[in-house]
Amino acid sequence: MKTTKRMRATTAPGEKAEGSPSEKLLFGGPLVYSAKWADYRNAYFEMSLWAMALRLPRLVAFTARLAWRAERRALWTVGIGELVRGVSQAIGLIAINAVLTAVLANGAIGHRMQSAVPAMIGVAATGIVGALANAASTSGSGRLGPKVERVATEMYLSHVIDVELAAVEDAAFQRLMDSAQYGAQTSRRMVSACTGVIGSLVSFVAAAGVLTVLHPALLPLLVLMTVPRSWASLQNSRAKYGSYLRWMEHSRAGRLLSQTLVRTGPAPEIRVHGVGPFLLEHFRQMSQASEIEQARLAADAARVRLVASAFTGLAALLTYAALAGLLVTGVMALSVAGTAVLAVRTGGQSLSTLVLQVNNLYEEACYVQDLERLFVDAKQWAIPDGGRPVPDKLELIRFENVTFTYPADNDDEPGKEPEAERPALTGVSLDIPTGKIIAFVGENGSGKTTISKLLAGLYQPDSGRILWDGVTAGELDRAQVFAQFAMVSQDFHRWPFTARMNVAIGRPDRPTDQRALEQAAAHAGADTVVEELPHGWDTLLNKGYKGGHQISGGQWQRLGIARARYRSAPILIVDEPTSALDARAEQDVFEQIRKLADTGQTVVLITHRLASVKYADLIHVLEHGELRESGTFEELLAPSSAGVFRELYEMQARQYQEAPVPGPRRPADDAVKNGDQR
Ligand SMILES: Nc1ncnc2c1ncn2[C@@H]1O[C@H](COP(=O)(O)OP(=O)(O)OP(=O)(O)O)[C@@H](O)[C@H]1O
Repeated sequence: MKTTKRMRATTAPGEKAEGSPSEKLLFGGPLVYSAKWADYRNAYFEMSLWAMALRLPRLVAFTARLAWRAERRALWTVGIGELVRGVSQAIGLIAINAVLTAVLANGAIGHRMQSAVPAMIGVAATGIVGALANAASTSGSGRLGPKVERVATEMYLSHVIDVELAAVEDAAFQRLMDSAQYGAQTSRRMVSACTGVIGSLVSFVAAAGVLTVLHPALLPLLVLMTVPRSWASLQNSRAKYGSYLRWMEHSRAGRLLSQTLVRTGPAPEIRVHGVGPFLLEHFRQMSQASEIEQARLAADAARVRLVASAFTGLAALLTYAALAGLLVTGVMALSVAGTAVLAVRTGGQSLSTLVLQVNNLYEEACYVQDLERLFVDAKQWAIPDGGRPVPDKLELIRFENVTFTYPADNDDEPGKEPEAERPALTGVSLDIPTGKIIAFVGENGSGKTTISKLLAGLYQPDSGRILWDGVTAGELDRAQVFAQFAMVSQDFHRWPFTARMNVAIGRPDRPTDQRALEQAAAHAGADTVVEELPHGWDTLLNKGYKGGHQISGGQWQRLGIARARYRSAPILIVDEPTSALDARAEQDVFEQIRKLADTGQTVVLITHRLASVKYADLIHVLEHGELRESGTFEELLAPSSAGVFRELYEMQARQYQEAPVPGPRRPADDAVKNGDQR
């Protein structure tokens, strides 16, 4: 990729961007990207000074639009307040000039003071107006900030929840989500930076206008004074953002470590296995690596500022020398020179503030542009709206020669080929008739869950077709497709809410129906779980929060099944539904699943308990992402069948045969049983 203006490499000569050994040990490689990558991303992010200068007005407009959405009145208050403040400052300077002219004129001091009174009143009045305008602007921007952050965060989240699952699993998109989230928070600061820019710009224009009237040569000198500082600030901001980009993954991993140490889930293992000190040590090492980077950035920034200060000093010297020259040669009167000094000071201050605020704006804009970019990228990844309606009275879903590979991480260093992923499914053709129990079996990693995700419309095949009564799934309205499914996935979510919400969230589109909730709970055996909870349905299932309660894995699973039941969708996908259930509960769940089929429900069952698929109408057996065989339980176990299913089934059956229910453990036990008490 061609880059015209390149960001300064943020790696010191000879330094390798490798982070700490900890990340290699824990995460399998350095999480810090090289300067080469940052350069590459630089072009992608359009981080160069010139490109950024061009983009800045657009980003300001973007923030203004956010502010407009958040609260128009506050936006007007801020805009008008800043304008009035600047104008009153300009009038104030003119009034000061009038005061000085009157006071330094010839004549009796009493008369001179008297003629200066109206101008003095002018100075006071502009001061009061300026202060009032400032107060209005401060309160307006204080009101606007949190609202803008809320609007930006809402927009961010609404875009994120609409993207394909593949986007959420994509490393580059994850990183963008991370920085854009920061951008949403930053938009609040962007408002105050924008306010600061408008305010200082108006003040500067006012002072510059007055100065130009006093003598045109003073203006370029004033500007010259602030050029080095502007350059230094922008240089440092770019270095900081470049470093942020390169170290973002590293910071995320550091946060992951610290969060893992305080979360309730891993807490038991952390204690029993003594993982705490181990992770803490690696957290320290990773933090120290980023501290080195911070120190390097600070040293670079100090050097740049020092150079800038030297040039600023020279420019100031030049300005005051010019002023003295004008005074000595009689080109400028003493009263005018007095105002000029004031104007140089005010203008210089305004310009410094302007530079600082533009710098803040620039710095915040780097992150806000990630937010803007997320809005664009999220649209590209968005689950399409509309499409053909799902066929009425659906009879058959057919996979035709379906091949699917999970997307690879496409965010590698430039020039490095992304690692080729192995297809999770290859040329799979199979039928899923509705109103039946269809089971998928096969060894770990054989592609069962992948099929269920393709079936539910979470992914689209790379090649081949999924047909719903002859209509290609990709053409169907995805919202309608999702509405066909209730899912108990292997890693179903344990919602950190109340027991009621854990079931009711299966149908978030309708108010909670307590009767249906209880029926669903009874169906899944979750009714007994709820009965035992200290506050029944209202118990918070989130240990670590006030009133939070912990339930067992099997109890969670029952709630998960109840949730899918409560959703009451036409097709139920259950992926290892009984892995955490006791034998009796497992038996009950399979019995309930069997009964569901009698009501015309389609059940897609994924399980390793091969005996439990005997009620399935059709069993598909997968191996290494390919369909090996299909048939009923009897067909697959027929002596003529020497297939994978029979092999796996025999293996499982043997476990029970090899461990038969033991008889009495000692001869004495027998004697006791028979009443022989000798
Ligand atoms: N989100 C993902 N991203 C990349 N690869 C994945 C993802 N999910 C699964 N895979 C890979 O796809 C292959 C099939 O996985 P899948 O989860 O479909 O297997 P499975 O038959 O359900 O296994 P198990 O019985 O262990 O649940 C595996 O090689 C797995 O590593």
